[in-house]
Amino acid sequence: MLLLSLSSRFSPYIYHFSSTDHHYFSLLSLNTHLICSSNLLCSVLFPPLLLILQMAVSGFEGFEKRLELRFSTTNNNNPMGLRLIDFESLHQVLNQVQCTVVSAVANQSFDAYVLSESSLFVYPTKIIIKTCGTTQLLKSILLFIHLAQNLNLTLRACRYSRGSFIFPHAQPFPYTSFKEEVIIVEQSLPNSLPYRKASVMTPSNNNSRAWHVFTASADVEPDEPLVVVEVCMTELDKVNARSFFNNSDDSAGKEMTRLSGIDTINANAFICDFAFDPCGYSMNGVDGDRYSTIHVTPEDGFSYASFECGLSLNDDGYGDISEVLTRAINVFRPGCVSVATTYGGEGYSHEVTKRVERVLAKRLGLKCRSRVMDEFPGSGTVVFQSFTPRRK
Ligand SMILES: C[S@+](CC[C@H](N)C(=O)[O-])C[C@H]1O[C@@H](n2cnc3c(N)ncnc32)[C@H](O)[C@@H]1O
Repeated sequence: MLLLSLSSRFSPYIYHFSSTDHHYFSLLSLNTHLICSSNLLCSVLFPPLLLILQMAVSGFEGFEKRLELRFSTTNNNNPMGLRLIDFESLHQVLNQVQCTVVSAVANQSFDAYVLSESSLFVYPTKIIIKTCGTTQLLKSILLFIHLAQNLNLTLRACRYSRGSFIFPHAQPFPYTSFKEEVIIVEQSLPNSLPYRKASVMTPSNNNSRAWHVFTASADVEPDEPLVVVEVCMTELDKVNARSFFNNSDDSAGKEMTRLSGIDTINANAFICDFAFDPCGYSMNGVDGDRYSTIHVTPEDGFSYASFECGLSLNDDGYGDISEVLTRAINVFRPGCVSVATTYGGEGYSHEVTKRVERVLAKRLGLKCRSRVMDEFPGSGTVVFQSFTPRRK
């Protein structure tokens, strides 16, 4: 059954762009051989079988690897910047990473792609890509740098981060060791990014749930005033997780968005959602120049959900961090939550960190068990907080 449904769901399938006011979206071609990620040979020969085998041996690895590349340009005649990279080139990069595009949305500010394993955002001078499972994310660095060079864009900052995998032994090299990952990232970067730092931020209450960060920057001063919030949730409430099992038709993604309450996290966002078969869900939210993204692995035993968004420290109409976090976490009611907040620019605010802890305690009964902070030259401050319900 699973085999059949995967094959049908992932056969080439083209939707043409349909426009709304300033959004368009398309469901793009899904390639069966790209949905399985750990063994290229097998994935070419018989992909659905590989996915089934992989999931039988371990389980689906929800924890994402995340890469952010920021560029500078000298060409003022190209306001679209990286958005001019053609789809075929993106497809080739994703092929190396071992995932593919399942749907896409764009507005005036950026392009957002839902991938078979998580998401890709392309801004004029910034790329954010996160991929889960056993994908080979770091293979994209050199390829993106090369594509950017063709558009006269120069790399000026790189940030690679991830949580601790649920199934670390299922990962391929170099993802079995953060040290090896850092070596590969460093080998891919030009010498023009001299300010580098790698850090494993380990919670005092649980050393198996660390946050791994590597940054490299051309300048010592951080220059992006945005705050990026990354939430990783495990042990999802079983009733809430049921919303992410696919028992309907092509509108399953929309149904999951509505039934779970994801549509209320930011009511202004245009949501591009995708339901996997037989379960699983991904969405990208697009609101002006702000993105948000959610990915859900609902299977009991290794359930996982992530929420990420970019916010401003000042209330600029896109929402207050603690309010947004409360709504997102409440969708899943998890047994274990981590919040990694990256303050770009000079923005770190102890007050915001404390307020998040107060609000999550009051509204969701979550107690902060650990708070770790670290500074990264040219890339800002990262605060990593771990929460569990008070009753635990
Ligand atoms: C890709 S989605 C969301 C990924 C996200 N990073 C996460 O951790 O939840 C993962 C969920 O979809 C399910 N799934 C079903 N078919 C899949 C496929 N072809 N590729 C990847 N995941 C699939 C997985 O079992 C899992 O529950």
